[in-house]
Amino acid sequence: MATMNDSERTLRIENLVKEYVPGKPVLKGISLEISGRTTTAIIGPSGTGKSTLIRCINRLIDPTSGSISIGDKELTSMSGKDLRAARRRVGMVFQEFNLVERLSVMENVLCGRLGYLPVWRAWLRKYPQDDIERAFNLLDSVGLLEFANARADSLSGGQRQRVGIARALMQDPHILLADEPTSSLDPKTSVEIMELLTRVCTERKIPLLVNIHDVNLGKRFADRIIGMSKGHVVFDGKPDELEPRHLQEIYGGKDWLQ
Ligand SMILES: Nc1ncnc2c1ncn2[C@@H]1O[C@H](COP(=O)(O)OP(=O)(O)OP(=O)(O)O)[C@@H](O)[C@H]1O
Repeated sequence: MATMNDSERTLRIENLVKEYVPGKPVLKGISLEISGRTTTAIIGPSGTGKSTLIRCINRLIDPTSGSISIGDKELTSMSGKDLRAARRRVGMVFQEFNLVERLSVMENVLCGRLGYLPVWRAWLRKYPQDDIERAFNLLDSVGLLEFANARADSLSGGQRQRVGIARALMQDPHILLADEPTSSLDPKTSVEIMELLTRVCTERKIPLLVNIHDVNLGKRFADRIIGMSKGHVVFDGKPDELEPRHLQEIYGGKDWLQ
């Protein structure tokens, strides 16, 4: 039986359509459900709508039609205060890290709490002591405690992404989305970041949904692979079920597979 936490942390997408240009859908009726301690990797060629899907889930962009819910909260119909409250529970890790470069590592992590503070506290960046203690704990768990006071712009790419992950966890998210979190990193650091992401999400029972171009990295770290092509889901299964014929369907052609 699903626990309360599991059901609160279930993402349900039904018949999601996104058109940037009327009549030309980028997402053509996507339906999926993600829950539990799972890492789901979305793969697919450039321009197939992977980022659009992630951005619809956290409402950085508005879907054209369809439904997205997390737990019993239906996000697509929300606006204003309700939407802000729901978005706090959707953590996001970005390809280019999206840190405030001139702020310290600690201040960047604390930014994850901004959505929870009254306006005056957010304005003054006056964080409760509990938040500061949590930020230190998170910095410890991503291996950056000794960098708490360093400026974000003095860090390497891998270190910056660790800050991005700690900041997302500061939100106490019900689900974590990562849009190409390793694309700006070298192969070794990419593996370390995927290890970290899957570890922290598994420990905290947060479902992780990650867009990734590197199919092998996706297969290595995900429990489930979703293959998208031309705005549709064309594969949904376990990594070891993903065969060359599926990759051919997802990416087209076959010469590149040799
Ligand atoms: N803001 C926008 N306005 C208009 N068209 C857009 C916008 N954002 C994306 N698109 C178009 O939507 C399609 C899907 O883009 P999207 O970025 O979601 O693909 P993707 O699969 O994430 O690609 P990549 O792997 O290269 O990041 C593309 O044709 C893109 O040009």
